[in-house]
Amino acid sequence: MSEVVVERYADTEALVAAAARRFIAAVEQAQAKRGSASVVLTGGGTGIGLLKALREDSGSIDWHQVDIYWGDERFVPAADPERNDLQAREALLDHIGIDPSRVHPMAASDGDFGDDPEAAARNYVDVLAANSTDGQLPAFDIHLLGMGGEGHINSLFPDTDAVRETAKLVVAVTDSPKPPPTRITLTLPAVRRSKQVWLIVSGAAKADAVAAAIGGADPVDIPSAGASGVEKTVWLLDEAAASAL
Ligand SMILES: O=C1O[C@H](COP(=O)(O)O)[C@@H](O)[C@H](O)[C@H]1O
Repeated sequence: MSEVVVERYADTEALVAAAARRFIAAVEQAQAKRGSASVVLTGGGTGIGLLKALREDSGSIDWHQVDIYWGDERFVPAADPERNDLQAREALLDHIGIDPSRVHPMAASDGDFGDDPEAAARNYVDVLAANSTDGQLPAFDIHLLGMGGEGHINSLFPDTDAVRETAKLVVAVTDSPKPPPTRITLTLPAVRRSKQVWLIVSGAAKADAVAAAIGGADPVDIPSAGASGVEKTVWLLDEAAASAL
């Protein structure tokens, strides 16, 4: 059974600073144990805020020994500012001398698979398998997640085929209720294979979904309710997001 941790911070700034300290400690620990760490990034306000904080101070993390994946991506051209990958590069990855071969973005709509999100999703299945020891998924140490006001995580929105997926590890989404409509996302079965899953959530608009998820809602209704790590599930909240607990 995954340990569930809920931590509350005064505001978004304190939340992101705490998430950065936790991230540094977890990556340093993984590197001390195994020589490297494997991390799944998320887009959105707190996810990118965390990367900006790490750009300021990333402790003793050896960025040459970190593998980077994404939990979801907006399927738009590579130079589109909506890309989670581009935002992560600007916030952190372009500034830390990371080995490009250890950064594993999902394809863009003007990339190798053209404007075919299904082919791009299948390719990410192959990328994950090629970097795994079990032929399926890398051993993710941390899967970072933001959460939308209706409880979505990655590009898994309420009452959709993607959130109901029980077999595939990566799927294409072509009707996202949040723009842009076309996306690629890891599914709940993939998220749940991570050692630790961290949900980093700020703002009163998310309070009801936070309370529902922690209270055990059906993931089809509140997708974040289905996010758990093998070892640990960590909810990092500001007081506004925690206000309905
Ligand atoms: O569209 C997305 O939204 C979520 C949450 O974003 P936020 O700005 O409300 O925190 C994000 O985690 C996901 O990666 C992204 O594609």
